[in-house]
Amino acid sequence: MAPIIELRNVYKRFGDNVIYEDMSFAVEAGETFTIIGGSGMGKSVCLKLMIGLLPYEAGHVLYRGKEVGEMDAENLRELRRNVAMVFQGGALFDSMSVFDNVTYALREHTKMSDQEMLERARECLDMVGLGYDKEILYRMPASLSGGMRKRAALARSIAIKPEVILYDEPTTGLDPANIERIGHMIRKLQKELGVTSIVVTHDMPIAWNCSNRVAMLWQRKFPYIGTPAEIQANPAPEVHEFINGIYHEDQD
Ligand SMILES: Nc1ncnc2c1ncn2[C@@H]1O[C@H](COP(=O)(O)OP(=O)(O)OP(=O)(O)O)[C@@H](O)[C@H]1O
Repeated sequence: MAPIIELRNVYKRFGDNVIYEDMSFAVEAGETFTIIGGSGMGKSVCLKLMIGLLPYEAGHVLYRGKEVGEMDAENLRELRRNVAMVFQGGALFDSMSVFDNVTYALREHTKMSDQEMLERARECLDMVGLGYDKEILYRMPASLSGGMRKRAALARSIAIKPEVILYDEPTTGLDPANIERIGHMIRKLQKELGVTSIVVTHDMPIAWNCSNRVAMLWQRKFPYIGTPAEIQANPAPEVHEFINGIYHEDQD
């Protein structure tokens, strides 16, 4: 089967800061593919390349075989309807209620009735563990805790039922129960809706428990890609040290 997203021989730099050099990998439809690697190496950049938020100098970034860098405004709109990104900061519109935030894409892209939108919003808020708060739909983002905002932003991303969800550190700042809840949600979306997920995380349990494959970014490429068991058993010192959080004083 053709991959749903493929990056082939990609080169990306910001001035002298070279992020990717001849980097390639492919994500199959329906899999949960997790990207790990040190801070500042380019994991978020990788997600942004996939939805055309950043240009690349050379190589191919393909969504269902179509070159993202060559898409016009209409194609990009369609791409971003199918591939939803959950940003690190959990970007909500501060001037809109949770209901208006969660249903934003539904109003943009569908002809759902108010009642249908209400039902979908409740379903999505339940999925992210905010359904217990009966008033949540009418609250403004400023009145939510950081973790609640993050989960409301997740609800917003899944409301449109995208084909692919890109998660940029979805569990940062959440307590252990909510980390587990997000992991459960990623697995549930895959199992019940066949969603393809690409997850950037520093949370090893999320990587091991949710992923079909894990890819480790190292020296501007993804030389280590495999099942969680394969990555855990990989003898390369950089993999072993990274996944086990081994720190050398001489690295400072
Ligand atoms: N728009 C931009 N302009 C210039 N440099 C950028 C831009 N976006 C990212 N960078 C640089 O690219 C590098 C990779 O950034 P990125 O955010 O992808 O890292 P990351 O691996 O996701 O890190 P972290 O795990 O800390 O979130 C960093 O050096 C960053 O400063």
